[in-house]
Amino acid sequence: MASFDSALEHVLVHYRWVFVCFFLLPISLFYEVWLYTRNWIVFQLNSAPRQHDKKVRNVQRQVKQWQDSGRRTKMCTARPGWQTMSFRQPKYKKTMFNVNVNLVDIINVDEEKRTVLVEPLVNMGQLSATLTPLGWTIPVLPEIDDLTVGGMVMGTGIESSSHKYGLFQHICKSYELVLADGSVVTCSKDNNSELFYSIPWSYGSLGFLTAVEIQIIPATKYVKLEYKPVRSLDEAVSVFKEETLKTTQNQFVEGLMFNKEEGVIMTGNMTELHEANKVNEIGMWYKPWFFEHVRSFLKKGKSTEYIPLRDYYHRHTRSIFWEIQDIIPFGNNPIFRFLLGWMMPPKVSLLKLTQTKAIKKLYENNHIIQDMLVPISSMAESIQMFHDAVQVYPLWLCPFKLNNDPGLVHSSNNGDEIYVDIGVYGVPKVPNFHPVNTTRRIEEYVRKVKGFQMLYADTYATREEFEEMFDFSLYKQMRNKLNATEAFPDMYDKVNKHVRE
Ligand SMILES: Cc1cc2nc3c(=O)[nH]c(=O)nc-3n(C[C@H](O)[C@H](O)[C@H](O)COP(=O)(O)OP(=O)(O)OC[C@H]3O[C@@H](n4cnc5c(N)ncnc54)[C@H](O)[C@@H]3O)c2cc1C
Ligand SMILES: NC(=O)C1=CN([C@@H]2O[C@H](COP(=O)(O)OP(=O)(O)OC[C@H]3O[C@@H](n4cnc5c(N)ncnc54)[C@H](OP(=O)(O)O)[C@@H]3O)[C@@H](O)[C@H]2O)C=CC1
Ligand SMILES: CC(C)=CCC[C@@H](C)[C@H]1CC[C@H]2C3=C(CC[C@]12C)[C@@]1(C)CC[C@H](O)C[C@@H]1CC3
Repeated sequence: MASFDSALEHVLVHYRWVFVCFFLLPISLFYEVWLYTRNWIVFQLNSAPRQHDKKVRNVQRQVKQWQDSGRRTKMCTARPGWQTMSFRQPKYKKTMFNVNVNLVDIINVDEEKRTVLVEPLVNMGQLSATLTPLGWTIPVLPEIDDLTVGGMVMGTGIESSSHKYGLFQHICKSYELVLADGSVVTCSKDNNSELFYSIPWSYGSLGFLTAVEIQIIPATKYVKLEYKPVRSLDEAVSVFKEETLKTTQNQFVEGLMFNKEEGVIMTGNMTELHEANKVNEIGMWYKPWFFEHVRSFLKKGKSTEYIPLRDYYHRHTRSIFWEIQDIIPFGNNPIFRFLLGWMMPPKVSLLKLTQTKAIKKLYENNHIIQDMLVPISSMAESIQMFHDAVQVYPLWLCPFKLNNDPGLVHSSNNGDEIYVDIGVYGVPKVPNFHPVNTTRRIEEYVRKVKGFQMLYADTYATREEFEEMFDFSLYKQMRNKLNATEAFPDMYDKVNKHVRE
């Protein structure tokens, strides 16, 4: 029996692709088709607006139940940990009072006001599939289909249009929440503004989000994307900065570094028209993984393409950035793409649910998944620091604008400041990589340059170090005012390494 178990473990670890290709891919596809059909029917029937109030009352009823049961433990959402977009599972879900916030629908598109009202479990794939056929989109649409609006607001969301529009929180007009006392409130810049500004990055520690009103802008058919290869770190940083500052000329800016000296900076704009023979439907199942396609411009040189808008938005979905190459090493082979590519990608949630202990250990000890948000003035030094610490490539570079609104995360001066998200996802190539020590070194550097760590990833900061990184002044005030301290764990207690496994 023991030898059967170890043989099975060996297969699951060293040939994970067998399990993923023959089991997870068909289930993922089936799940996706079912969700798409269900959401399409609900939207066409327009039943979500009628159901919404009932669903909010159900959240209120559960909070009341928590109060009546003596408030023995704190509350969190009942969304299972394996469904969330982070490597870890939250341990607190096992012990806290779980509140079902099953709100999964787009409530209403208001073309006059230019807003869309959505429930928190609506995801990015669902939003782009619903809005683009109507001729609309949201200005910041984070690229992985399964990211939810709730996660984007309570955590954070970023995309290649963020240098123009800011983070996901900056395109939100209002939030509807159920608070610790069971009341429902709506907040915006002009109404309950202190609550409005405290919500982003608060990780569900102030109340349960039940609806979000988000700005919409007109969508076009294509994104005209220019690929500019760069041949040194200095050139990469100077081209990236220059293109980022052209906010009126560039709607999208993104960079991929393939080693410290070579990368491709991409700039894009929405357009209805296209030049002959320059359309590339990168989202089709037989197309190469996007990051490999981008790499090819290092050889081909500067170039322009017209990419269908939705294909552009979800360009990193099919290859889960570049994480899929560790799981299906031959996934970019043309034969695989033609035969099975239409089932890709496996759902991140299912990969997480089915990973064995050994795979988890492998990722813990030989893998890094982190996003650090640093002022653009520190970009070159930060890339060098990541290079020395982990040497993981491709490296994701995404600029964003941060204003000085009150709340947990804002610029360090009085106005707007440009930052860059440096994303590292992969197997470190340095011999002395140590998951805790290396990450702590990186965290220390980020604090020093007044940057921020994205908190879906492992954070090893102590409470004091954490409080140095984020501005807790308004947040703490609101936690006391709303009696959230006894109802919800604070933000640190939802994200630190001890509460995640
Ligand atoms: C077929 C294959 C699949 C891979 N899948 C992944 C993956 O899913 N995620 C990822 O981050 N990296 C994956 N890798 C890359 C792997 O992590 C690196 O090869 C390893 O981290 C290199 O470390 P090392 O040189 O110290 O190797 P080793 O000393 O060989 O390994 C270090 C430790 O990791 C374990 N280990 C090595 N390869 C794997 C593996 N594939 N799965 C589980 N444990 C392993 C070893 O048993 C050992 O305990 C894969 C590699 C191969 C060849
Ligand atoms: N491009 C990008 O911007 C990317 C961002 N990410 C990160 O992924 C995470 C989002 O993942 P996702 O799976 O969507 O979300 P999660 O389920 O991980 O939720 C993130 C946090 O938000 C809280 N939350 C979510 N919905 C509600 C709600 N309705 N009411 C109260 N609290 C809520 C959760 O609380 P609880 O623990 O109680 O459930 C949790 O603490 C974010 O942290 C984001 O920064 C990851 C990849 C890409
Ligand atoms: C663009 C930004 C800001 C972040 C992108 C982060 C993602 C690349 C990671 C978020 C969650 C990660 C997980 C995995 C890969 C990388 C992410 C998608 C796995 C699928 C890797 C394989 C493991 O077995 C499960 C992981 C779950 C989380």
